[in-house]
Amino acid sequence: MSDITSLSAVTRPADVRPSPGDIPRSRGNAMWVTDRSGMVGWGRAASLTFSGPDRFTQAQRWFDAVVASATIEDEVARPGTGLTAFGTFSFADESADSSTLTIPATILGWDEQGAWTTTVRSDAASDGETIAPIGHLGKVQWGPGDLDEDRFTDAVSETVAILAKGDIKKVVLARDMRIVSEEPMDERLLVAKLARDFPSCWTFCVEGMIGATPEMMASVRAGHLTTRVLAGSWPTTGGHDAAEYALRSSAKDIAEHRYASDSVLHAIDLQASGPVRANGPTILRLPNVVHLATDFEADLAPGWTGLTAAGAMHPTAAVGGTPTDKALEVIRRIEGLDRGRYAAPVGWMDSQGNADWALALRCAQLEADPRRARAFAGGGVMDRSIPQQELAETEAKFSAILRAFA
Ligand SMILES: C=C(O[C@H]1C=CC=C(C(=O)O)[C@@H]1O)C(=O)O
Repeated sequence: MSDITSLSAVTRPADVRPSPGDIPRSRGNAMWVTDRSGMVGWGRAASLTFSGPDRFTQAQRWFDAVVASATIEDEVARPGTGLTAFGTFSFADESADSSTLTIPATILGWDEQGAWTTTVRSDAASDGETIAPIGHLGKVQWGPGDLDEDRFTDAVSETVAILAKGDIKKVVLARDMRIVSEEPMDERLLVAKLARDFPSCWTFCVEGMIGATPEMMASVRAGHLTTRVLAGSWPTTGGHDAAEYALRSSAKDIAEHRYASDSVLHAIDLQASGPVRANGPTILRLPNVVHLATDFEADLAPGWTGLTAAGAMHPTAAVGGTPTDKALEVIRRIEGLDRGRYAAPVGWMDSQGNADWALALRCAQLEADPRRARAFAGGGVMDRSIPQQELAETEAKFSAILRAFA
């Protein structure tokens, strides 16, 4: 645990909704934007990293301890006000990337009812800090990462052969791309572009992990959990209607979706205090792909939080496979990437018990070198998958994040 004494958080109503130009820094921000609400934070009042299989419960315990010793004065009392932490977690228990929770020193937030400012502890640099102008990226280039296109299609073929034996039903394989810009990457610019282009998604930036995801693991408001699970995709290169028709009539995608939604339902059944309601599969249309989507909702049983619920679901069969352990072993052996914080929970939680923990998809991790980032995209492989089709699906998924860098 870090050397936190007591924090003092003050939330007051604000007159205007913030814009990216109100954020002083180009890096190290915590941002969360939807079409209806958002928060942008900077500075670190407190922060801690976690690792290993119990990283989610470690993080929850730390946040609970911070809240218990804090003085919170909240004149707004809506989701995201009071003491709020942003987090990003690693996909794998053994990842070299840490999982982190950060309580920003300053948060500007807004929702449909108005705006607010939370100040936890103003670190020296944010007092009267000059706002750095929003920087453009200059020329941007991207190319294959550790698993290039040929190796990805080989990995799909190899996995299809394993799936044909019947013990393993589904494995989600991913590949990575390296992005290099001429000028330093500015989080404010990337977030503004993603939020504009993907208004129906959750746009995030936490510890340089930036993206706009359509998948929600655990959104909690007053103890009520909502989840959106996606699996089964079709690129919209031939138009949305054609993609929707292809997806609705694809037995492979319908079965692939079923494994993912079953894995989430199984987890929520253990977390719910009453009935779990399901709605789906329906079609979710995004600019670059259409997905099969199922929404679940339930009241959380005592003891569960958004973060522990998301942690217990992770990795769902939307990013791992079925059965989970065997699929993860295939991912480790055949894909072989350290996925870092891709395909794992990213989001925020507040001291009132509200939280949004989305699945970090359609995203890139900004690196310590400010001109470099690494993006990931993957797809569910089934026994009847066609390698070139899986590749095309990852291309369509990559386009979401690559467009933000263009
Ligand atoms: C693993 C990813 O997508 C998941 C979420 C939606 C649809 C998926 C699919 O159709 O394969 C994946 O399960 C990704 O975007 O990198």
